[in-house]
Amino acid sequence: MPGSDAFTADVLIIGGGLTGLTAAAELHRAKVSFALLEAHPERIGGRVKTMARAACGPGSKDYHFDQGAQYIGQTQTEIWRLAQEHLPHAVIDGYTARKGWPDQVTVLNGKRYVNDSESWLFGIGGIPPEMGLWTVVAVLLLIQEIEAIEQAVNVAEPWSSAFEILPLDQLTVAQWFSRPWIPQEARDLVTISVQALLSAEPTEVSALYFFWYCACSGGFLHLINDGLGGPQQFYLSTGVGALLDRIARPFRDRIHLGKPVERIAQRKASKGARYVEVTLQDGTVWKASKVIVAMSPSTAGRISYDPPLEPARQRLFESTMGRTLKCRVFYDTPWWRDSNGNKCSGYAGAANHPVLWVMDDSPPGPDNRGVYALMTFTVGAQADGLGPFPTKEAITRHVTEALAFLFNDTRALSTSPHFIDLAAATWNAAESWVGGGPNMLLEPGMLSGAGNIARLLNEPWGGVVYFASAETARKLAPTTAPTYTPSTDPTQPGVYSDHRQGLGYLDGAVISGRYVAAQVLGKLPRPPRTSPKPPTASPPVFEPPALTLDQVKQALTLLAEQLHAATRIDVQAWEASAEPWRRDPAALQIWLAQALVQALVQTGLLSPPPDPITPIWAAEMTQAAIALVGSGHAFCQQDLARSAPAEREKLKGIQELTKIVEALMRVLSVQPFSASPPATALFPRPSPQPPRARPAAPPAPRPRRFTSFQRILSRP
Ligand SMILES: Cc1cc2nc3c(=O)[nH]c(=O)nc-3n(C[C@H](O)[C@H](O)[C@H](O)COP(=O)(O)OP(=O)(O)OC[C@H]3O[C@@H](n4cnc5c(N)ncnc54)[C@H](O)[C@@H]3O)c2cc1C
Repeated sequence: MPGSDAFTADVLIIGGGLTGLTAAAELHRAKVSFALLEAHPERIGGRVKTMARAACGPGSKDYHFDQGAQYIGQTQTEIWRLAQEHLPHAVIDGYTARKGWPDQVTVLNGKRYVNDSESWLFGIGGIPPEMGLWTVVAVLLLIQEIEAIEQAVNVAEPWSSAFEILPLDQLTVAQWFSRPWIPQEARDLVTISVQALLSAEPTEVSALYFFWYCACSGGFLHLINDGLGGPQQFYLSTGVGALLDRIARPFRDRIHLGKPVERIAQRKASKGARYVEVTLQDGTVWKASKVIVAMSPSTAGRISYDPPLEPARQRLFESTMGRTLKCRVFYDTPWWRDSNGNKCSGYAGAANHPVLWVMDDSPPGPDNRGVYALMTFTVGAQADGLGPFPTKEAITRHVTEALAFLFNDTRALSTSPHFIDLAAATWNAAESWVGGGPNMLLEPGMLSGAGNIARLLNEPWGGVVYFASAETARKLAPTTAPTYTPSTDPTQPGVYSDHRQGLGYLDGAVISGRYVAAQVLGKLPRPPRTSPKPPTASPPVFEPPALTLDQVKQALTLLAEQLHAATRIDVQAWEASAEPWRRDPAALQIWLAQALVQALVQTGLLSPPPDPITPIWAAEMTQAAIALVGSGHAFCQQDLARSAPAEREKLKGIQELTKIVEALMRVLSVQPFSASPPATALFPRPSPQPPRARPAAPPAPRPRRFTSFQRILSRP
C-alpha cells in the first residue's frame, strides 16, 4: 500500500542481492510479513549478473556466463551447500576441466613466464620455477610474515587484534611491502593478490584491512589458490543467477523490482514506538517497523538518512569500492591450448597489467557446443584508465591486445579470424545501483583508528534500521575462537577463526543475510561468556651481544654467497628428486636454515652442529643469529646516514641481508633447531625417494597451507 499510512510490511528489505534474498528467505521461513525493494527494473542479484549467449547448434542449449560473481569453493561452506541443494548437476570443476592443459602464464617484474603450473611453487598462480632462489626465499619469508600477521588478527573484531599488528592499519599494503629486502617479483605477487581480491591498488587499502579480509577466509594462501581446494575451483554452468532464482522462488511475489529507495527516515508513532519511512525515487512512501539495507556500506551511502547519520557511520558509508571490468571473449577455437608449443590452460595473471587475470570458461568436455571463451578481469587503476563509460570498441581493443601479449599469440586479437565477440560488464562508480565491485575498500585508519568506524559494520541504526552485505559477514554460531588456533600437532596446520567467513564473497552474503535476519527477529544467540583476557605479552626485547662490523660483514657475505652461488645446483637437485622443492617449499627452507648455520660456523660465531643436535647447541645457534641480526641493525642505523655513497651501498646490502636473517630468526626462534629430529633430518638435502602411489580416491581438499619452519623441523 505505497503512500498509505498503514504499515506496508513488518520488515522492508532494500536490495535484492544474495544478502537481501537470504534475509528474505529467513523471514519467509519465520512467517514474518516482509517486502523486498530492488532498484534494478529487470533483475535481482546485484553483484550476481548472469548473461546468456544463444545456442549455436541444433539441440544445443544456451551458454550462460557470469559477469559478476562466479566462482565458489568447497571451503565456502554456505554457498557450496546451497549450490549442492539447488543445482548439483550444474557445478563445474574448473580445476579438473583445465587438467589437460598444464601451462600457465604470469608476468612478474615485467617478465613473462610460461610453464607447467604443477612446477610452480604454490602451484597455479604461484612462483615460476625460473625465479632465482633469492626471490623465492624472500617470497617465503614474506608469506611467513603475512601468516604471522593473519594469525594475530581478531577476525570477529579486527580493531581488537594483537597490539603488535594494529599499526598496520596506519599503512597501505604498498607501504607495508615497500621495504628494501623485498624484491619486485615478491611485491608484484602481493600486488596481483590485492588487485585480484579487491580490484583495487595496494596504495588504496589499509594493510590491516587486507590481512583481516584474508584471515576471514582461511588466509592469504588459501584465498589466492585458483586450483584444487581453492575458492575459485568451481562455477555453475547455469550461472549463479539461476541459484538466486531458486532461492527467491518461494517468495517471488514479495519482490518488487524497479523500486530504487532514495531516503530512509526514522519516525515515532503516537505511542512512542519507532518505525521507518522509506521514500522511493518516484516519491511513494513505504512504512515498516524495521528495515534491512542489504547492500555494501558504500552503496548504502548513496541513500539519504533522516536524522543524519552519526559521523562514524557517515565515514564508513563514504568508503569506496573496487573497480572491475569483467569480460568474456569468444573465439571459434581454443587457440591458447596450442600456442607457441605450449598447452596453455588459459590461466594468466599479471600485476599492473591491462588484463590482471584470465581463466578459460569454455564449457568443458566434448559437448562444449562450439563455445570457447576466455574470462578476463581488468581492475583498479587499469579499469579507471578506460573511463567511466568505456565503449565496446575500446574495451575490445584493450582486452584482446593484452591477451595477445600475455599468450604471445596474435590469434587473440579482434582482427584475427578466430575472434567472434566480446561481452563486457563494467563495475565502477558510474554503475547505476551497486557502484563498483567486487566489494568495499577500507583506507588506513578506518578499521582501528579514531571514531570506531568499523565497529558499526554490524550495528543497527536507531534500533530499527539494519545494514548487511557480503562485506559485513558475521557468523551466528561460530565454532572457533576469534583468532587463529595453533595446532598442537606440529605437522598439522592450525585453524583460522570462523567468526567471519567469506567476507566479500557469495559465501559471506549468505552468512550476512542469516545474521541480519536473526538480528531483526531478535534471535541473535547470546555471545558466550568469556573470562577476562590476560594482558597480551609485550614483544620480547633482547639485548644482542655486540659483534664487530667485520664479523657482521663476513657472516652476511658468506650467507649471501651461499644463497646466490648454490642456487642453480640446488634447484636442479631438488627438481630431480622425487619430492622436489617446487612441491615442498619446506625443503627449501631447511636449506636456507643450513646456509645460515654454515655462515655462522665459518665466521667462527658458532661451533659446528653436533650429531645429534643438543639443546645447548640449539640455544647457541639462536644466540649467534640474534647477535648477527642485532649488530647488523645497529651498524646500519648508526652508519647508513653519515657514510660515503660507496660505503652506503655496502651497508644497504648488510641491512637487507640482516632483515632477511631477522625474518628467518623470527620463525626459527619459535622452536629453534629443536633437539628431537636427528641432524641428518635437519641439515642434509632431501634424498630421492621412490614416487608415491596415487591413492584411488583423493582426499577432500584441505586449504593449502604454508608449512612453517617449526613444522618442518619437527617432521619425522
Ligand atoms: C565482477 C565481480 C566478480 C565477483 N566474483 C565473485 C566470485 O567469483 N565469487 C564470489 O563469491 N564473489 C564474487 N564477487 C562478490 C559477490 O558478487 C558479492 O560479494 C555478493 O554478490 C554481494 O551480495 P550483496 O547482496 O551483499 O550485495 P549486492 O549484490 O551488491 O546487492 C545489493 C542490491 O541492492 C540493490 N540496491 C542498491 N541501491 C538500492 C536502492 N537505493 N534501492 C533499492 N535497491 C538498491 C542493488 O541493485 C543490488 O541488487 C564478485 C563481484 C563482482 C562485482
